[in-house]
Amino acid sequence: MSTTTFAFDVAEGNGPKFDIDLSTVHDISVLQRAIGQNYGVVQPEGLSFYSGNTPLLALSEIQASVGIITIKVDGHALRDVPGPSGLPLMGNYLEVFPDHLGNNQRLFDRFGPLFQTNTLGKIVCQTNDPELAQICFAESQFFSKEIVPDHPLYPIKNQKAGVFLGDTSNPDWKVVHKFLPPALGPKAVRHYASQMNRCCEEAFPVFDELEKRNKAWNAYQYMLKLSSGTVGKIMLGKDLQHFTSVDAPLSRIVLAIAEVLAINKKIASRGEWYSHLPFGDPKRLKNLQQFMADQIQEAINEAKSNGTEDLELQDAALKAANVVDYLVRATDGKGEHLPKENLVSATIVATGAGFTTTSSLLSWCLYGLVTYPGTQARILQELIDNDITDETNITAEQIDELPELGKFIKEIQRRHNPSYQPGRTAQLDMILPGGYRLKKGTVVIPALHHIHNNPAIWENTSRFDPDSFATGQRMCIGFNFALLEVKIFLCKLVYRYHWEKEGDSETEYDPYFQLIRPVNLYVRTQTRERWPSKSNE
Ligand code: HEM
Repeated sequence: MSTTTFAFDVAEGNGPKFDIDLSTVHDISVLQRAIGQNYGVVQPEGLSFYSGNTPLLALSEIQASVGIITIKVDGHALRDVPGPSGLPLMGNYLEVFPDHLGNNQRLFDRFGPLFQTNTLGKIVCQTNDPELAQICFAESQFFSKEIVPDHPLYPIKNQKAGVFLGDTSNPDWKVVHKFLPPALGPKAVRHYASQMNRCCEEAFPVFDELEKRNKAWNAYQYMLKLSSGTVGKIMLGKDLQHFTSVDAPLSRIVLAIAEVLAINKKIASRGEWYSHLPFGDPKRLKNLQQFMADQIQEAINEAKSNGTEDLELQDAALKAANVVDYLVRATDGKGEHLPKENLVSATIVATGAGFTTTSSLLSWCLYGLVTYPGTQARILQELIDNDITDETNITAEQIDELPELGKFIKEIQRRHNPSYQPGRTAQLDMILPGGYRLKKGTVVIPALHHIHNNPAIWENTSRFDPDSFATGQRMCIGFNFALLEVKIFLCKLVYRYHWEKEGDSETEYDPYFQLIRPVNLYVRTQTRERWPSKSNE
């Protein structure tokens, strides 16, 4: 038996060196896969072989070659994930916060599609490369959602919630993921459309009153009231009374969930040591979590029900009075319910995920209406052409017929996506495309904002262009819900009002919140008295 010696090309230090008997190998792809399997190469088809500097393109050339054969990955030597060097203890904290979006962009410009930072001991990698992001999101032997101490969600990790805050490998994820998605799937969500219409209409008197008082208002604060009020009704069957007057307070449960997200971001960005303090933010976080659980338990106890009989999982959402009623009564093929120990945590997650995201997206939509010229006119014309007014009970079928609106929302999500830091954890030592070496346990964050605004992908990243959007990958179970809600609201809000931005100051995002939300966007409405005619008239 004669063997050939291979060695990975390495940027610094020595790489793995090994012998292979090539007499039984009949194809170069078999060789690539065999090496890939042994060394955790995520995409072995990217392995290439060299004798000195001469590429060996065919298996016969490799077999005939004398001496050590060098291996590169996508043309690169193996390299550690680069990143800024940082200060003792602080690491790169001051280079990343508070303007993490701007600073991370600077780091992408400097280090390329994958870089690593250390903020007060928390080490994470970030990528703006869609291919790397896809590898991270794939839930494979390489990556999984595992909320380890370096993960941004670690301070609020909760295995019982199953979704969002739990590890994929934990059995609770499977259980909750069986029960929750049917309540948020396309069929169920269509069924919530009427209620979404009514929730928006209930807000009109408040927006009218603000206009009468000639007052500009904070877009996020009112969009938070609107979206959380909607989630309150559809999820919990509870009227949160957010539009009983112009100054109606936010319900305590909404305030608690919003504060938890703000504190989590603060704790997660300050390193593991900070989360162990027995006072201050970590203590407040624990108290708030208990308060949320008590409030949600109360809402569950009080939730109206359409009956007491069990409901078959797939149709349960159409028959239940609200999502909590659904979660209590839905049964799977074996007649089993969502276990009681998951109910409260899963409901908190669905409630929180249901409004924190859509309130930001709605606010950025208002930003788009008042910032990007022509958008209001385009959407309004489409509504007129489809006979939709602010009084129409808009159905999901009608929404499907509004491409201009759809493109507007997609482009808003590209330019101003509310999501921040969905992290995935390396399940083994691996070699990523591009030759990056990654250790098991490393957290990699597909940086959604930077992927969506990566100049290598988009021709003109800063231009708002609703005609250019191509859909990206999503892994959110509430997306049907969010899109339908935001679309129904926008139809009504654009038909009824002309929107203007107050003042010329630049709109800023909140660097201290878990999601990307505008903090200082003030808007005014002008109730429309005239509308354009139909395009074909
Ligand atoms: C603009 C609206 C929304 C955006 C941008 C958004 C974004 C996301 C993202 C990025 C994730 C993945 C998180 C991660 O990987 O760590 C996610 C997961 C999730 N989303 Fe959404 N979301 C939105 C609306 C909603 C709504 C309305 C609901 C519920 C009604 C919801 C429920 C969930 C749940 C339960 C998960 C966790 C799924 C799992 O862990 O398997 N989302 N969402």
